[in-house]
Amino acid sequence: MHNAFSRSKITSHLRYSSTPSYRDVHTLFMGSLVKEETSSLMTKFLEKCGGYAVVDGGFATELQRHGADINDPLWSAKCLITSPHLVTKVHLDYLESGANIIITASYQATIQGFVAKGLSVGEAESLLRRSVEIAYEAREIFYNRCTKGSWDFDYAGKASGQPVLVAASVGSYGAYLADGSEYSGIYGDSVSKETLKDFHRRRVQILEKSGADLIAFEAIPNKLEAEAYADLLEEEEIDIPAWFSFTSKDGVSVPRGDSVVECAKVADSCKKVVAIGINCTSPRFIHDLIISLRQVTRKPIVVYPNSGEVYDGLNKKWIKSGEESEEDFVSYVSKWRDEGASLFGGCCRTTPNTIRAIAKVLSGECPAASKIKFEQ
Ligand code: MET
Ligand SMILES: [Zn+2]
Repeated sequence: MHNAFSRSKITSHLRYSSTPSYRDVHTLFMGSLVKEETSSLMTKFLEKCGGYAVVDGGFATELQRHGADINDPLWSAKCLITSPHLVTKVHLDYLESGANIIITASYQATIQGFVAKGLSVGEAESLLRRSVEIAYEAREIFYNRCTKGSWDFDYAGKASGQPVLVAASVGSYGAYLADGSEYSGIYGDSVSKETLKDFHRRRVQILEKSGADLIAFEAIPNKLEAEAYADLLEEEEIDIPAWFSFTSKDGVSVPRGDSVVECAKVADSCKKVVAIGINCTSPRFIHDLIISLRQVTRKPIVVYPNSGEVYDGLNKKWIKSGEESEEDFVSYVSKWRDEGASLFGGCCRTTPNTIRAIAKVLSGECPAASKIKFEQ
């Protein structure tokens, strides 16, 4: 399989199809980007989307809503083994809701994590590739449904011209450890930048060759890991673009305490990085964080906050903080857009309803008054 930026995919589509389908048009568009600098790929994609793109919503928590048991060190990646049909379903639900970018189930899929479960390295690598294939298959199903006109659209005309990218998720070292350090960013002195590079190297190489359109480095909790990712992208000459997305618990710094501005500088200076942003962070911090990011980068800004609830890692539960404003989540989107963000979605505990409402706001159909109810 080839990613949507690769020329060989275009020629193979054209060879087998005399009448250009939506898929061909999409692929031709992406193909025209082949000679562009990696750095402009996201800008071109955003132009094609009308200036703003919709990212999908919470993936693991949506799997859980569909009955998946992800109480496991592999978290959502467990479903790649036990219930891949649910992974497809969640991707499709988000596509149906208007997502332009779907993020794979590989957030907590690591070779080390799979091997710890008794799988071989070969099986672990296959599962990583599979996470991307499943997203591609969901996109194909979605395109076919669009072409056949058999889909129920919430807002006329949008879905039929909906460009879609597949972003291969990479979660942090802390996510693999599953010991809470995902949200503290504290790995201890024995973990150096080289440790992190060694940990992530093979997975990033596999995902590069998996056919994914880009790599989404998500929920980055410290500057060291951002530096490790940037080094890896350069040193391994990874030839698909990436976005770096950080978390924050105070609107100023990442969990480890490094300022978001310092972290964003690392991302900004890496030429493979085509968007910089914030995910899995309370919506109430996003506004200020966008302003901070804008101080140090002109690259597109991606924001996909969580529902505003706080995860209690000890009891494995999402706790309402009392400050989250479910009804206002979507009304923030137009403000975030005014501050300079251009990709919007949701993270943990957000649902296809959230994404549908975001898509409506961005399409100008709904003036931000949607009431979103997060799941209980
Ligand atoms: N893409 C991942 C998900 O939605 C991000 C998790 S953030 C802890 O499951
Ligand atoms: Zn999240």
